[in-house]
Amino acid sequence: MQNASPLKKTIVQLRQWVWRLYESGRCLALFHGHAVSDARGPPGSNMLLRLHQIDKFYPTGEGPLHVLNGIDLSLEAGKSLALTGESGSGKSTLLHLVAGLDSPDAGEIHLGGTNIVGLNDTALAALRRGTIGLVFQQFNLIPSLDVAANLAFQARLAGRPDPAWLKVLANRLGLSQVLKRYPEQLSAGQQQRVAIGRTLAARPRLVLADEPTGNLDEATGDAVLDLMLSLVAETGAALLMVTHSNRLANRLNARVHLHAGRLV
Ligand SMILES: Nc1ncnc2c1ncn2[C@@H]1O[C@H](COP(=O)(O)OP(=O)(O)OP(=O)(O)O)[C@@H](O)[C@H]1O
Repeated sequence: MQNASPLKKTIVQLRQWVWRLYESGRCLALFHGHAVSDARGPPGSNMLLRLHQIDKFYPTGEGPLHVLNGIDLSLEAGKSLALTGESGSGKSTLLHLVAGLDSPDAGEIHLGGTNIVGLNDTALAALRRGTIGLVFQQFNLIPSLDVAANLAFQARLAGRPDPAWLKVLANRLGLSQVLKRYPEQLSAGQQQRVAIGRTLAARPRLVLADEPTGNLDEATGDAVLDLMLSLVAETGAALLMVTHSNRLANRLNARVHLHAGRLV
């Protein structure tokens, strides 16, 4: 694309963005609407997320693969939990189940007071509106929008635009000086901070992060994680974070390890 015209470049970028949207499919449904109060647990309880006896199989050429086997897990509002495990142990699968992007073969996933397993897509989307925020290793910023618009994107979709909160986030994330820049004009660390800010702007009750600093060097990754942890704590949200790094996992309130389909 080096010699391509600016228009052609924009078209290619737009195509890439549409393709990413298509790939992430139902992900976007998570970013719409309100449902924050729906995510609180039963009265008197601070429990936000509870998994009970989750089983997940994938069909493969060699027969069913039992990826998750009787998983029990719980997470309170305001707490952070690291999920570690060797490659292929099922970390992303577990995260996708919690996000409602896939369903388990057995077990219950309670988000607040509601078991989300078995809900139809409409009910899932209604429950999750604004409740879950996703942060992935790929930043998935919208190339044609500047930083300010990228930051505002999810909060707008969630129906909760809040310019004052956006300003706080931009300051805290060190992005105030680059609000008019486009994603391609940012460093990887800056892009990841925009992705985190965009998610937190919608004030999700539960943040699901899959290797959120995996693309960053150690120092930048540490700084970004620090920020994410303090912002998540300040908003009273819960964080479930997949990581390969023991060092990063130890920074969270608690950690669990997936091995051979079970949590150890
Ligand atoms: N759609 C699928 N069909 C069949 N097998 C799958 C499917 N998705 C994942 N798997 C298999 O399930 C297992 C768990 O995959 P998953 O992506 O959850 O692992 P992970 O712990 O996140 O791995 P990594 O750390 O490498 O990202 C792997 O053996 C993978 O090959």
